[in-house]
Amino acid sequence: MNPQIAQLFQIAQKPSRLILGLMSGTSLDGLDLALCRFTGFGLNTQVELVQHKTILYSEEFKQSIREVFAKEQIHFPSLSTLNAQIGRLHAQYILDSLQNWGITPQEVDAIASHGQTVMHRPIRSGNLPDSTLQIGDGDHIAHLTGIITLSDFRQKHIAGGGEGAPLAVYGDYFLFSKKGANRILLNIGGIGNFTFLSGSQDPKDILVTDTGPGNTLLDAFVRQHFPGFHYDKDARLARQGILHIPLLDSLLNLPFFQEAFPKSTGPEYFNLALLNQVIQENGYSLTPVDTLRTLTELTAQSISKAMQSYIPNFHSLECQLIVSGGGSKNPLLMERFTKINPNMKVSESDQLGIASEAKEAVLFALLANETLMDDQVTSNRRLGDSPWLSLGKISLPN
Ligand SMILES: Nc1ncnc2c1ncn2[C@@H]1O[C@H](COP(=O)(O)OP(=O)(O)OP(=O)(O)O)[C@@H](O)[C@H]1O
Ligand SMILES: CC(=O)N[C@H]1[C@@H]2OC[C@@H](O2)[C@@H](O)[C@@H]1O[C@H](C)C(=O)O
Repeated sequence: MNPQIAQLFQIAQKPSRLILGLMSGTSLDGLDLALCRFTGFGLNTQVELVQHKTILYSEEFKQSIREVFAKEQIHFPSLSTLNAQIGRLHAQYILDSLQNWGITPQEVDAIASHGQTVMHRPIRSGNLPDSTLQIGDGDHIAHLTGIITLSDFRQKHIAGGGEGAPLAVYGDYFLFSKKGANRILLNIGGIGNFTFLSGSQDPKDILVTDTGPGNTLLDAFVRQHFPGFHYDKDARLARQGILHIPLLDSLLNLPFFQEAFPKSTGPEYFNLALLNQVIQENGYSLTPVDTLRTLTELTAQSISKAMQSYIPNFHSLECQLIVSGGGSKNPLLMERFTKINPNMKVSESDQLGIASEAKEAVLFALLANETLMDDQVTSNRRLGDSPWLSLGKISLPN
């Protein structure tokens, strides 16, 4: 037998596993790493976040990703190069981080790598399949680190009838559901998404969906109109602006917001070309800070509206809201969100024991743990509308 297959078998029999989760999100800021120790799986999962950090990408590297990111036309050879380059860079970040933490690669049972999304393409009409593409190939990571690597977690979600996103539901349900407590886990990254966990803990009652833009339009607009700025830190720019209600209404009327839940989206749809089109078609004229104020409101309102229309009895529901992602650090956004939803008790995901900035990297480590451990997997299980399968492909180091 290939000794690496025997090693996989041994890992799955260990009482606990050390798994390194990796996530690089749509904000393209860098790579989040979360070293996690797992015992159990499914609703019995226990996770200890042993170490975590974010390694920021250089401006030059961000630019090379932007050239292929969410674009209709790209230089195809660059995409091929980046698939290897991102895998190799992430492998180097892993080796550097393990060294800093005083941990040898032999101590790590598996790596769980999300990769970099470059295209997310849900198709809600016609005969084409939904598709999504994450690059940064797992074979490079496995071979360069010597650690078994699971990657490409979204493809089987689509094969099983999902849209490839959001995947947060698995981590949210296994780690944060609590009998008797209704909880919403809201992540405001490039795109907003939430998981609703009913106090019944019945998988059928789970709801999960993207809500629309989180920070993606805000960040892109800041980069274009305020040279030298990468995002609207502490909403200092948006606070100087005035809300433009007609633009807000036009944006809230976009087709994505009329589509049925659950749904997923990305910067392929919510981008500056769309914003400019809406502004021009309607002949609006507004200053950059007014636009930022309005985009901040769009995020707050689109998240609120999605919750109100998707979660049954939302207005009368006793519910705790746990928020994560970079958008939770935007004070104006959170101020507006709590004003619109005065009934919500808002807390940060840190209060449930996982640092907010590490939550998505922990999610992928958890998905790898499930794939290695889940002994009940069948083709027809679901968490809400999400297929509940073994996600991720396994790369052996040699
Ligand atoms: N102090 C702050 N004030 C305003 N905005 C902030 C602040 N801190 C972070 N952000 C926002 O959060 C963004 C980074 O968010 P995050 O790290 O969640 O992105 P991501 O991981 O790429 O997201 P995704 O969930 O799409 O993968 C920044 O680009 C910025 O828009
Ligand atoms: C295709 C893709 O990469 N989607 C991301 C993105 O970032 C936030 C939102 O859009 C979410 O749908 C998803 O990531 C998280 C981790 C998820 O799948 O739950």
